[in-house]
Parts: sequence; structure tokens; C-alpha cells
Amino acid sequence: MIEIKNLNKAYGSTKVLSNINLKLEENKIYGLLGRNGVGKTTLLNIMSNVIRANSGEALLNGENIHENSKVLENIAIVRESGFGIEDIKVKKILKAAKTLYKNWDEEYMKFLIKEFDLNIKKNYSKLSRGNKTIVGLIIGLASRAPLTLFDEPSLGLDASYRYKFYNLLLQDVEKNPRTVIISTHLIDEVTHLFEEVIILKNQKVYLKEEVESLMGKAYFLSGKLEKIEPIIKGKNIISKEEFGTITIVGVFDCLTKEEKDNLKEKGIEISAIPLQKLFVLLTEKESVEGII
Ligand SMILES: Nc1ncnc2c1ncn2[C@@H]1O[C@H](COP(=O)(O)OP(=O)(O)OP(=O)(O)O)[C@@H](O)[C@H]1O
Repeated sequence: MIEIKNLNKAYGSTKVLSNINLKLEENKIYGLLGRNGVGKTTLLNIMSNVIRANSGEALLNGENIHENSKVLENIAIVRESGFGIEDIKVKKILKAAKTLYKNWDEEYMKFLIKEFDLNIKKNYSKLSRGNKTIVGLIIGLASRAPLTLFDEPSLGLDASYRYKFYNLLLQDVEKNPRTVIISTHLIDEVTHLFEEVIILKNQKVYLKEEVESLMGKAYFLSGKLEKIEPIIKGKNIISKEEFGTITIVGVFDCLTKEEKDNLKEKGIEISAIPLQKLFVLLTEKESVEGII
């Protein structure tokens, strides 16, 4: 549905994205993850024609995003940087947004305004940080755009509104399927939303995988190291921490039923690595070798 081909982006002489190739499926929720400054916003901005790549292509249903303005009726981006003009009533911003998107749902927008308790008569510039974010979220949700991109959607939102947004998004996407990409640093809060995760690292797509499959091969093993070691020899080890006589080893690899049973018999505790922790381990380490 969305295809990125051989995409490169540099700001002046600083290369940010290098030969990115991605194929995203229709009606799926993706998490776009990466350390600060790795290029998530840049990629989302290219996907929504806010900026141009230096080379390569971004296609939505086979049509080049940069060469066909009609395609843009189907792509919504919600981002921190606002709407260009700030000294304008929220009502007017929403009115303008309505004209941009083919699938805009006015009734749903009204429902969202109530849900988020947003005063649309206020000037956008006078809104709190959180309420500015809410304006963006309402536009993103009400656009019902087949490709909806949320860049840090929780910025400035209190926990209550963040969870409200996550729930509304899940409910609405179930009723009105579309492809959603969410870039966030609050990974554990949104893991349940993601079907697939894309991690950017060192200008490249470092990993693209279904969350279920990822979580099915990320374990912490805790117990005596001499008992853990022989069973996981040759596995991809991503962390090792010692707490007195107990060692916690992070494994990013498949464990067979026999291996798991074997570990349990030896008194080794097996627990899942939460996605956020896994992300930290994978993006901090340059090499997994030499840990054990
Ligand atoms: N307009 C610009 N001009 C010059 N450099 C830029 C510009 N926009 C972004 N960059 C640089 O490109 C790199 C990627 O920035 P980008 O905002 O895409 O990263 P990010 O992954 O979204 O980061 P964060 O998680 O901190 O929001 C950074 O080094 C940033 O400083």
C-alpha cells in the first residue's frame, strides 16, 4: 500500500536516511521507533510530502506522493510543529482541515471535541501545550485518512488524555480500518496498539517485524549464570546484569520448548522483555558479541 524505494535524505552534508526501502501493508498499525535524531520525523514528513527526499520514491497505492496532489487527500500527518498560522481560532483550523481530507468525518470531529473537552472558540496560540496536541489528534482521527501518521502524539498530554487517545484510535481503526504509523518514545504505553514495529538506526531500517513475533523471541533469563550459559550457547545475547549470585541475561532469539523446559528445570526464571526495554537494548548496543 505504501512503498518507499531507495530513499535518501540529507540536510546539507548531514545524511539522515540512507537507502531506505519499506513496504507497509494496508490497514495495519505500525510503530516507528528510533533514538532521538535518528530521522523518524524526517521519514514521516517525506511520506506526507511535507519535505522532499534527495532521491528515491514514496508511493501510496502505486502513486508517487510528491507528484500527485490528489494522493495527499488520503494522507494525514499530526505533528508537533503546528499549523503554520497560530493566531487563528481553533474552529477555523478544523474548518480548514475538513477541506483537506477525502474521508473527513464532521460528526466524528464533533464527538472528539466533546471527548477531549476542547474549547474551539479559543485562539490556537492561547491553547496549552496539551490542548494544541489535542487539536492535532482530532484532525488526525477525524481525517480518517487511509494513511494517518502520528508523530509523537502524546506530547504534553496528561496520562488520562493519552489513554483516551489510544482507546479512541483503537476503536475507530477497528470500525474504519486504515494504515496508521505512530512515532513515539512512550513505547510501553502503546505496545498494545502496534501490530508491527519499524526501528530506525544508523540511517537505516534496522528492524521491521510483527510485534507478536518480536515478543516471542525476547526473554530475560534470571538465575545462576553457570546454569543459563550451556543452554543458550550460540544464541543472540543482548544484555547481562549481575545481582549478587543471580544474573539476568537478555536473549533475543527463539527458544525451543525443550530449551525453555530445560531452563525451568534448572530453576531459571523466564520472563518476556517489554518492548520499550527491548528497544533500548537493541538501539544502545553496537555489537551483541562478547557479552557472555
Ligand atoms: N530542517 C532541518 N535542517 C537541518 N537538520 C535537520 C532538519 N530537520 C532535522 N534535522 C536533523 O536531522 C536529524 C533527524 O531529525 P528528525 O527530527 O527526523 O529525528 P527524529 O528521529 O524525529 O528525532 P526525535 O526523536 O528527537 O524527534 C537530526 O539530526 C536533526 O537535527
